[in-house]
This record gives sequence, structure tokens and C-alpha cells, in this order.
Amino acid sequence: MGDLSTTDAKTVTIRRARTGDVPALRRLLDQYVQQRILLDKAPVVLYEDIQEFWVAERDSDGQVVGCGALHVMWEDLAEVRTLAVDRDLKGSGVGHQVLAKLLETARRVGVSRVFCLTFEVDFFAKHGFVEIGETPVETDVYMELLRSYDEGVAEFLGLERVKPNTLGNSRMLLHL
Ligand SMILES: CC(=O)SCCNC(=O)CCNC(=O)[C@H](O)C(C)(C)COP(=O)(O)OP(=O)(O)OC[C@H]1O[C@@H](n2cnc3c(N)ncnc32)[C@H](O)[C@@H]1OP(=O)(O)O
Repeated sequence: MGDLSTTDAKTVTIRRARTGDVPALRRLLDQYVQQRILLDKAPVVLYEDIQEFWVAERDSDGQVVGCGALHVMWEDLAEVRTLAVDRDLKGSGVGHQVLAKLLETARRVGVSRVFCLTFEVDFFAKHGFVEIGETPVETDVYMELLRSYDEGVAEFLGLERVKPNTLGNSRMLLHL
């Protein structure tokens, strides 16, 4: 057989992440953390969060070329995190496939609203996310969320101590 066509080389399968994917997740993150596009996550955090992650595995060679995570914050609320596609494959539809899977997962677990913090406003808007200002929870839920040790929840709440991490990002919300 000859070389794979360009289309075949970009065909991926979206599957749940496994612990063995952590080095590949790190490689994907490393492409974007230095420019402060994505927040860094230590390997231990990736292992702890592995059950939240989905990956895009390239069919032609089994390489992980995309990832994304869904973090549930409250009964009706989750956040899309760490959505990343290998630099060489950007614009091939992989990001949309991973995000679609995260939103399907959100529906399945019973969440009705999905938050994200991103520079990629147009990309998320294609899936119905809209920019928001205030943190979209009632005061009693806000007070409960303050009890979380999770940095992402602190960013969602807009706490001063994490604001340097989030400068320039847009806060977006999708109603499923
Ligand atoms: C909450 C968070 O995690 S925020 C962080 C988001 N991540 C980042 O900013 C990290 C850096 N960026 C990335 O990793 C990626 O660019 C992402 C995740 C933002 C988007 O993933 P990509 O795979 O590049 O996006 P994808 O290709 O699916 O769509 C982008 C555009 O590519 C083009 N495209 C989509 N499919 C194809 C295709 N088959 N062939 C050619 N072009 C295509 C389209 O123009 C598409 O635009 P559309 O929105 O009008 O459909």
C-alpha cells in the first residue's frame, strides 16, 4: 500500500484516557503552557484527573493528538478543561470532535450548563457557548464552591489569588 492520504492521516478515534496516556498529555500541554494558553498540570494532577479526560487517538499510528477534560463542579454545572490539539493537526476538526464528546458526557451525567475559560472564543461559540461576566451561580452555591481546593474552581469563582492565571481569558457558558 502507498502512503496514507492526508484525510486518513487526520482520522481519529475519541476514547477515554488511560494512565498510560499521561506522557502524551504532558507533550500536548507543553505545546501551549509556555505561551500561557493552557494552565500547567503536574503529572500527579493528570493521574488524579485521568478519569475526566478523553483523548483523540490517531487511527493511522495510535498517537494521542488531542485531549480534553470535563470537570463537574455542581449538580447542574461542569467545566471544559485542558482542551488541546497537537499543533500540527490544528484546524483538522479534532478539537470539535473532542469537545462534542465532552458535551455528550456532560449531558449523560446530568449537567445542564458547561463553563469554560478560554482565548478561543470563536471556536467555543460554534458550540453555543456565550461570553458571560459574573460567576453564574447563586450565593449559596458560591459559598459552597469556596470550600473547594481545586484551582480551576477558584478561577471559575474569580478569586483574586488566581486572577494572574486568567488574565485575557474569556469566561463562557453553554446551556445544554
Ligand atoms: C477550556 C479550555 O480548555 S480553553 C483552551 C483551548 N485550547 C487552546 O487554546 C490550546 C491551543 N488550541 C488548540 O489546541 C486547538 O486549536 C483548539 C482545541 C482550540 C481547537 O482545536 P482544532 O482541532 O484546531 O479545531 P477544529 O479543527 O476542530 O476547528 C477549528 C477550525 O478548523 C477548521 N476545520 C474543522 N474541520 C476541518 C477539516 N476537516 N479540514 C480542514 N479544516 C477544518 C474549521 O475552520 C474550524 O472552524 P469551525 O469552528 O468553523 O468549524
